[in-house]
Amino acid sequence: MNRPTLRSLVTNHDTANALRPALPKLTAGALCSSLSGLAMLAALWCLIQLLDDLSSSWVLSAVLFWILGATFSASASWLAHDGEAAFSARLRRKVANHLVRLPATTLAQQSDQSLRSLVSSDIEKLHHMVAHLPSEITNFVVLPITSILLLVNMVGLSALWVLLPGIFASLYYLIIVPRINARDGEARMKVMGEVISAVDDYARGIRVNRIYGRQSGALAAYDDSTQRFTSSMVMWVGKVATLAGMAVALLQAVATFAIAYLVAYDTSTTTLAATLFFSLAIVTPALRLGHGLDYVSTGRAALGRIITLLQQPTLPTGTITRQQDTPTLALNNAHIAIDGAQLLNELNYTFQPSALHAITGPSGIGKTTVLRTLAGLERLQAGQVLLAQTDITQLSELTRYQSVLLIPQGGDVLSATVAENLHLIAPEASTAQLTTALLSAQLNVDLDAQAKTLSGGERQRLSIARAFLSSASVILLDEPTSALDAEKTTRLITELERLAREQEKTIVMVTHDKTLASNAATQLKLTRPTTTEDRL
Ligand SMILES: Nc1ncnc2c1ncn2[C@@H]1O[C@H](COP(=O)(O)OP(=O)(O)OP(=O)(O)O)[C@@H](O)[C@H]1O
Repeated sequence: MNRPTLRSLVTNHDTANALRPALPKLTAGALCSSLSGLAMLAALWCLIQLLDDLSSSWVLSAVLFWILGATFSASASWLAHDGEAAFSARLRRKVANHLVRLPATTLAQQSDQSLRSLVSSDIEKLHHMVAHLPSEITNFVVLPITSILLLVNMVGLSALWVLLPGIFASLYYLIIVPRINARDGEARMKVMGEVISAVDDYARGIRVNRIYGRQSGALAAYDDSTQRFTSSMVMWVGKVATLAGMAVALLQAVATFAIAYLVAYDTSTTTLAATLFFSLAIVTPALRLGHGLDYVSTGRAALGRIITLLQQPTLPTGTITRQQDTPTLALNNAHIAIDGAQLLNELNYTFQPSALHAITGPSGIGKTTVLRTLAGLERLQAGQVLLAQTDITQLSELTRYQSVLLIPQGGDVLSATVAENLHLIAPEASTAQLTTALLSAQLNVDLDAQAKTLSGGERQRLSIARAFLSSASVILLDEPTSALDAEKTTRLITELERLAREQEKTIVMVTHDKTLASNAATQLKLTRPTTTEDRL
């Protein structure tokens, strides 16, 4: 989507739902922030009165107003941050829930980095927009209006001249600085992205090989990116920060003082001091708001990514919770497409319980996609996946996960012990049951071993061991024997067949191994453009 406006935060259904419960606190926070600013103005007023009347009551009043201002400021900060934290938590849950419900192919299109950003840094980037911007906008309106009213009341309309330098400085902060920031900021973000990719590549390269030298490869890319990042920061400080500092420290204060003296030189010392200080008071809220606009621009980009994600359709789901113990699994006139491109048409096939079935076909034909479709993890263009004659999309999510176990290729394991990895699927399983499952999967390792230290083939078999612990009636395996030698392959297949027979499970595996496929109870051969059944 195009970069959203600030309004998208309240007009988009998902973000508005996350924001709504936080609105009372955020509003109270903005109110307290303005009250704090007003109390500080009152303290300033009391101090100015000291010039004419050196009485302790003015000092006491100033201190009281300061304390009041500080109390309001602390309350504003607490309310705004508490409201924002609740909003972030709700939105983070929404994003995480959405991500796990995306079709497998859609999810595969997100890089690890973008997944990480979507559930963490992108939501953090909304912090300023939600927690600080409401107070900054309120203060930008309330404090200058109060200051101007006080000035006009004391000196008359001629006092408005005093505001000119402040108005110029404010416009500089609100228009010119954000524009320079936006132009340079985009380049800085690009370089920052390059630094992150270079670090990721380098970290990955450490494991894969050690050929990276200082002159080439990921390390060189990292050096180059960090150098460009540093030089772009130095350039930015030179262009923006120095100019801004000069504008405030020198030009605006000096010019304001000169004009204040011109319009109020014949008034009392108190009025002259008030004219000077209150004219300066309008700049701080503009400075804060201007500085905040930088964060708003980053926040809007993050908001765009979050809204785009939340607009992607999730897997359909239903409410049926009961399932037969030994259901048949069937593809009924299934049409499968990826990104709108037709992959498989009119797929009809039935997998009976108590047997091991095979799916075969040339590389890229769609075997893995069919397996994910059978698990209910892909959206069908037309047709159905039927589990015990019930459309899988009518099942509740929990029932679907409890009924069908998909073991993908590659053996992805968690960074935990072997036992902890297995306990994820069977929390109550005894040590003996875990060991039996491992042996059935042809893996003989210590239950306390770290799963990440296992070889690729061992990790794959650790994943397969879950099949022997799962209570799911349908088990789908993607190339379970791809990393096994002939002997282990035969034994694993025997174990899977026994599991299917003894526990009346429907087991379906994708395989390239022709002998294995021909020994399976049935074989679904995927061909282009039509599909044929070859029942043995
Ligand atoms: N996330 C995705 N985005 C876009 N295209 C995809 C995605 N996943 C798979 N595809 C495409 O869909 C087609 C089928 O992929 P799939 O992995 O199902 O094939 P396969 O038969 O299992 O292949 P192999 O035997 O090589 O593992 C391929 O052309 C692949 O490029």
